[in-house]
Parts: sequence; C-alpha cells; structure tokens
Amino acid sequence: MTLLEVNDLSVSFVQNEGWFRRRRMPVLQQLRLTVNTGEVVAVLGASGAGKSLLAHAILGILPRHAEVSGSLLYAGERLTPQRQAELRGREIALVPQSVTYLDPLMPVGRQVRHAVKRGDKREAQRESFRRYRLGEKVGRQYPFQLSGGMARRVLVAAATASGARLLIADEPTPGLDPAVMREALGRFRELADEGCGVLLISHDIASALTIADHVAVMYAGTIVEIARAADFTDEPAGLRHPYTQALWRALPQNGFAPLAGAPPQPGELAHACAFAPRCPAATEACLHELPPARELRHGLVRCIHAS
Ligand SMILES: Nc1ncnc2c1ncn2[C@@H]1O[C@H](COP(=O)(O)OP(=O)(O)OP(=O)(O)O)[C@@H](O)[C@H]1O
Ligand code: NI
Repeated sequence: MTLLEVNDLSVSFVQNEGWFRRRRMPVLQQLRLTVNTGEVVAVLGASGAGKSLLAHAILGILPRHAEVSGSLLYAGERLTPQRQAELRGREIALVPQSVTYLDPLMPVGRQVRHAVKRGDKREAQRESFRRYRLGEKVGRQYPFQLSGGMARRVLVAAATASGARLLIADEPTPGLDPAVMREALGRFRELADEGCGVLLISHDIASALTIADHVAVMYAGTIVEIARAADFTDEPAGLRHPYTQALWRALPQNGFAPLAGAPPQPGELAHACAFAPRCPAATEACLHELPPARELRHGLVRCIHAS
C-alpha cells in the first residue's frame, strides 16, 4: 500500500530585497517519490541538496517564507497544512537532524513518553531506552546534561517508540557508535517489516544500503534518480544517472574515485541539468531545461542521456 506520495513538489524561498523587489530562490524542484508500507526508502545526497527541506515539507514545518507547490498524499489523502498538524508526531514521526529539537526544559524520559501515542507510555520508554543503551537515570536528565551521542539516541528512541506509521529519519546516525548505529538502522528495518514506511535521509550510502529497498538520489534540489538498493551492488552501469554512478565510484570498495567540483548554489542552475558542469556525458542540450523525470529500468532518472 502506498503510504506517502510526493508529486511534483517544489519549494522556493521568497526574500524581500529592498522595498519593492522580491527574489524567489527555488530550493526544491519537482520532486516525485513514493514510500510504500513495508519499505525503507533512503534519500541520499550531498550537504545542501535539499534532503532536510523535503522532510520538513512532508511534515509541514518549513519556514514561513517558503512557497510550496505540488501535492503530498498520505494514505491516499491530501496532506493539507491542517492535516499535517494533526498527523505530525502521531502518524508521521521525525527523527530530526539536530538535537536542538529536544525541549531544553523537560527531562528527556518525559519527552520520550510524550512522543508515545499508542500503548503503555512508561513501558514503551523503558523498552526504547534499553534498546539504545540509555541508562534509567538518563530519563530524569535534561538535554544539556547529555552528550551529543546520547541526545541523538533519545531522538531515535522517541521517534521509534511513537507508534507512527511513517517515520522520517533525518541523518539519524552521525555521532553514534557502530553498535548503536546498527541497532538504530536495524530497528528502522524492523518497523518497515512490521508495516511502517521509513524515509531514511543520509550522507552515508554504505550504511543506508544495508536496510534500504529503494534509494532516491538528490542533487542541487532535485531527485536525479530513484534506484533499487540492489542496483548498487553490481556494476555502476546498472545505475541510471551519471551522478549516482559517480557516488558509486567514490565508495571505498569501488576505488574511492572522487568527483571534482561542487554542486551549484540553490537556484543557480534551476533551468538546466544542475549536474551538467561536472558531468562527463554533458552536452549543450543539458543546459536548456531541467531534464524531465522519466521511468527507466524499474526506476526513475532525470538525465536526457540516460539509457
Ligand atoms: N530557512 C532557509 N532559508 C533559506 N534557504 C534555506 C533555508 N533552509 C535551507 N535553505 C537552503 O536550502 C538548501 C537545502 O537545504 P537542506 O537543509 O535541505 O540541505 P540538506 O540536504 O539537508 O543538507 P545537510 O546534509 O547538510 O543536512 C541549502 O542550500 C540551504 O542553504
Ligand atoms: Ni539536512
């Protein structure tokens, strides 16, 4: 069953410049993505690609100067701002990227219990604390008394104990030791196997691939490819977009080949293929429009040359 459907989602930030001029800066362009129940979909991309903005758009927590177009459906139902507010934290839970999302004035155990919307709150908190190796006395502490890694574990504990059906985890693992990281990723996989949908945002392809079914690759504000996780295990030729292939070659086991250059600033190449300046396959035609998203080999690609 389709849990989340993102259709042609675009986001721009509108800035006032002086008295009369307003500048629109496109930051997300025509995103299309689905998350089914039982699935982990990884969203990969470099810093600034727009991963967190996608998460915030789904949850309805973008800043006020954001202009949003396109549609979002949750279990077939339109996600309006009001519906987002109703579902946030109940049906749709976020593991936020920053530990500043914790309430500084509330003991963290209470925050986790607060997040639990189904069943016995105390038991759910105890269980998730055990799972993420948070001692019992940690529950009585305030966020400022915790290390960064502990605070992060509290965020994962709160979201995974919430009982939500769609879990959006925004870079949930940096700073966690490898055992806790495996535990957290394993828990996301388990929740998917129990019928949830998981959107896992990450920089770390290798660890995301250990649990993902599908991978959406973002570059400069758009999704350039949706691949199956299995497409990453063979030759890069199985991947559809030159950027995804470059990411694959940059993995240690595939030769660590770095990709020269950097992505453009948001909005800088909105009407072209933003990857063209770094792409070995680019031609003049790549600079004329945002390449349309098209289906290719059970996936999706935005590249006019992909075949
Ligand atoms: N409130 C805002 N106002 C203006 N621009 C913003 C705002 N928030 C984000 N941006 C811009 O939008 C782009 C995407 O940001 P986003 O946080 O989604 O990136 P990300 O892929 O999550 O990166 P990271 O991996 O570093 O978390 C960035 O270029 C950022 O500068
Ligand atoms: Ni982010």
